[in-house]
Amino acid sequence: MSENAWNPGSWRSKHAAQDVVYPDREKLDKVLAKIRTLPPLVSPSEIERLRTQLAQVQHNRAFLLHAGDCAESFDACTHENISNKIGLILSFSLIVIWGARMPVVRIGRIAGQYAKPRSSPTEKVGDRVVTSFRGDNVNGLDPDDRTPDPNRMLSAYFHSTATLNHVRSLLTSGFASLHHPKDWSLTHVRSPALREEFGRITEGLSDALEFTRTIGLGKDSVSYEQGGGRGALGEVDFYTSHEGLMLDFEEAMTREFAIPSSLASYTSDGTRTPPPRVHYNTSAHFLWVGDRTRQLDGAHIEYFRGIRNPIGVKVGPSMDADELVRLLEIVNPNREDGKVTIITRYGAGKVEACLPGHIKAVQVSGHPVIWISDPMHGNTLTSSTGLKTRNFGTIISELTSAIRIHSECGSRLGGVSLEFTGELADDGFSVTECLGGSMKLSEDQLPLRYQSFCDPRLNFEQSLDVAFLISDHFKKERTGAKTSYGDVLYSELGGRKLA
Ligand SMILES: O=C[C@H](O)[C@H](O)COP(=O)(O)O
Ligand SMILES: C=C(OP(=O)(O)O)C(=O)O
Ligand SMILES: [Mn+2]
Repeated sequence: MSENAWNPGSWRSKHAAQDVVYPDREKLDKVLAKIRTLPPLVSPSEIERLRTQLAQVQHNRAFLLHAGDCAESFDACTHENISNKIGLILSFSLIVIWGARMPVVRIGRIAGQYAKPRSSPTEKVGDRVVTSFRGDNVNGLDPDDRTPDPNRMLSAYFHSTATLNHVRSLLTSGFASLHHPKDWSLTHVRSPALREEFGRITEGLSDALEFTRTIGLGKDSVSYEQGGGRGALGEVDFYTSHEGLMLDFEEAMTREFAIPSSLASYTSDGTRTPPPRVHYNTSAHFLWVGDRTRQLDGAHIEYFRGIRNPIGVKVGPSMDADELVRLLEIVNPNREDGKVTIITRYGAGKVEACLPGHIKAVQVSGHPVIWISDPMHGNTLTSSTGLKTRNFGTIISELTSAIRIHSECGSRLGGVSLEFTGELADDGFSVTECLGGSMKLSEDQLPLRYQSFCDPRLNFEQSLDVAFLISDHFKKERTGAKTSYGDVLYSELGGRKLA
C-alpha cells in the first residue's frame, strides 16, 4: 500500500486529538461491528445533490444556512423539539430568501450532533472534579455517569434515525407550508423602530405568499391531506450535519458506492471501465472538522480527505494562512466545486485581524471554497452567575464584519453557521441562553430557561433577529441601496464594532 493510500480506517495510524478512551475495547469492537451492518442514514444521491447546491453557494447563486444545537441530546428527541427546530430553520430561510431573492441551502446541526470536543478533559460540577461531558454519544450528563460507554454510539445511531425519520415525514407532508410570517409574533420586540422595520419585512413577505397562493389557485386548493400538492413552500430540501469527531463511529458509517448517475466509460477497443466507486459517510450529508481537531498530520484530516461528502472546516484565530492552504490541498486536491466550506469563528475582536489574510491566501491559491461565518464560537463568555453565554451585539458584530471584509477583499460571505434552537421550555417560552437581541434578554433572565448543556444557543426570537438583519443586508445589496452598519437594524439590535 502506498504511503498516501486512503481507506476508511487509515486515520488509525495518526494521532486523534480529543480522542475518547474506552475502558472495554471488546465491547467497543462489538458495537462497531453492529454499526457497520446497519443501513445508511442518508443516500449517495442526496449527498451529490447537496454538493451541487453548495457549488451554487460557491458561485454566489445561493446562501447557506448551517444551524442547530451545539449538542443534541437523546432526551430532546421529541416531536415538539424536532418540529420547533425545523420550523425555525424554515422561517429563518424564508426571511433570507425574501431579502436576497436567492435560494437558501439548509443544513441542520441535527440527527447526529451528539459528540463534543472540550477545552479540558475534566470539569467542575459543584465541588467535584469529574471527566468532562463529551455528549450523549460518549458519556452521560450525570456526573456519576462520565465513563465512556460504546453502547451510546448505537443509541446515537437510533436517535439519529428517529430524528431524521421525523424530519423527513414533516417535510414531505406539507409542514413547510405552515411556516407563515403571519404566525410570527413581534410582541417581544422592545424597540418600536425595530418592530416597524421587522413588520415591513413580514408584511411584504406575507403579501407575496398570498399572491402566489392566489395565482396558484386550483392547483393548491386541495390540501395535501385531501390528495393535493405540497404548495408553493412544500418542496424543501433539507440536509443533516454533525462534527466528524468520533472517528470510530464515522468509519463504521462509511460505505463504498458508485457515484450515482455517473456512467461507465469505454475505450475505442470497447473496454469498459465501470463508474468510479467512492466512499460516502452515510451518517450525515455534511460533516465538519472542528477547530480543535484540524491538525494537518492528525487523524481527523486523514479521515476527511477520503470521503466524498461535502465538508466543513472550522477556522479560528490559531490557523496560519499558509496552513489553511495546505489543508485545502489535502482535503480537496482536485479542487472540486462545492466540496469545502470554510467556517470562520474568530471572535468579534479578532475577525478584522484574521479574516483578510485567510481570504487573500485562499484567493492566491485558486482553491474553490465557500466562506461562511460562525459568529458564535469566538464570542463565548461567562455571566456573573457562572453561566456560559454570548452577547447578541457581539455575535452580529462578527457577522457584519465578516460580510464587509469579504466584500472589501473581493470575496463574498456565502452563509452563516449558528447555534440556535426553536425549542421551548416547559412553560411554552423560548430558552434564555444568549443575552440581548430584540427582546433585550438580560443577565438576570438567563437562569429562567437555560436548557443547553454545552454552548448557549440563540432562541427563536433572537434567531429571527439575525435572519431579518441578513435579509435586510441582501435587499440593500440587491437594490443598490447604501449599506451602513449604523442603520436601524444593526444599531437597534445592539450591534457594535469592537477593536
Ligand atoms: O461547541 C464547541 C465546544 O465543544 C465547546 O465550546 C467547548 O466548550 P468548553 O470550552 O466548555 O469545553
Ligand atoms: C465545537 C464547535 O466549534 P469549534 O470547533 O469551532 O470550536 C461547534 O461547532 O460546536
Ligand atoms: Mn458549540
